[in-house]
Amino acid sequence: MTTTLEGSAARREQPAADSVFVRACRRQPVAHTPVWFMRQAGRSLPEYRKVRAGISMLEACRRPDLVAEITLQPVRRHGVDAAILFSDIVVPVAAAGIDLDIEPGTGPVIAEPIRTERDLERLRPLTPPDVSFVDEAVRLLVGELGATPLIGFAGAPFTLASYLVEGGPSRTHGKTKAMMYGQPELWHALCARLAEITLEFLRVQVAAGVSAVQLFDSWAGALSEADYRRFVLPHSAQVLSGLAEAGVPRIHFGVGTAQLLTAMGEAGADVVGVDWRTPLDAATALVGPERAVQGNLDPCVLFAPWPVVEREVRRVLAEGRAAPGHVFNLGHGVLPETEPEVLTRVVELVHEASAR
Ligand SMILES: Cc1c2[nH]c(c1CCC(=O)O)Cc1[nH]c(c(CCC(=O)O)c1C)Cc1[nH]c(c(CCC(=O)O)c1C)Cc1[nH]c(c(C)c1CCC(=O)O)C2
Repeated sequence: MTTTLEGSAARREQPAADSVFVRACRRQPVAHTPVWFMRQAGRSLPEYRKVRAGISMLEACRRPDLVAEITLQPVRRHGVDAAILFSDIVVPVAAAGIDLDIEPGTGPVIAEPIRTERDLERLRPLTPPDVSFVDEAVRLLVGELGATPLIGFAGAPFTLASYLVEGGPSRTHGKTKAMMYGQPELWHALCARLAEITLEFLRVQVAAGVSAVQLFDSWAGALSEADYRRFVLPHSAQVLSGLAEAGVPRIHFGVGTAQLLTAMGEAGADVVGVDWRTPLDAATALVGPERAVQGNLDPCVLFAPWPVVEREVRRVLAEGRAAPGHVFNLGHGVLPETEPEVLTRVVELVHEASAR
């Protein structure tokens, strides 16, 4: 059984559904460019480190009170135009039966990696009760956030498969690609199952009231366009097209994806996330007039003196004017060493410099 989605008419009556963030995703006119930051909830904030002290990442993700508090922290502090649910891309696969942990400084580590058809049996379909804590957290947050939209998210099949096959983070994705090229049937079976889990996880979030979703295919940039289209796109399209009726904007993001931007848009995105390697005007030419773009300040620019940050923010805004809709963000997540005060200043600058 899949979760039913609320009617899009009822959703459009929520104030968050007419926020600058959602309007920019829909390529509608906005009073200023909206801004939020990938990984805005996390280790750059002292209040986050305080709440997380002595509590593991997975445990924090499973406690709705903590999820709500951590999700709200960057909204209170920075005045960003959207909140992103505090969770992790491996939360649904853990809920679907995979024994894993999220190790500080490393990321997800899988106890027994998936390498064979037999291993695949351990990855069962996800049902809504498996992630009832996410449903509860989203409902709490939607109540607290009012007119500020909440972004739900999930990991895309390729990026999730990479963690499951490698057993942890990988520079080359060697074992993942070995399965993709050498055992294409097993590869497609794994990705099809991950697509089902991901779609169900996002449906739970949409039914609970998120205003948009982001599908993170962080590591898809490791592939050529031809391999992406053959081995990955059909599975990501399964997820994104499964949400078409939900009535919420769908953002699709990866790192190092200059060669994939057209295809990632075609997978079924309303907004294509772009890293700092591709200027937003060039990205716009690749994704076309039917899609908005999100990005793309280099997270490392935030370590430079303020005049440099200001120059780079203004450049990103100027390049973003070529797009039919622009959501300001970094080109990847906030790095833990970032000074929170710089993020707050960036939000103020984006609002001021883009006011129309
Ligand atoms: C690849 C990926 C993961 N997780 C995620 C991705 C896709 C985005 C990306 O490309 O960065 C997504 C993610 N992970 C987290 C969020 C929270 C929402 C947000 O503020 O963006 C989101 C959207 C929290 C987190 N996820 C993680 C942390 C740090 C854990 C901690 O605070 O102890 C947070 C806040 C752990 C994690 N989980 C993962 C990594 C690589 C790490 C970092 C390892 C480390 O450097 O410690 C897997």
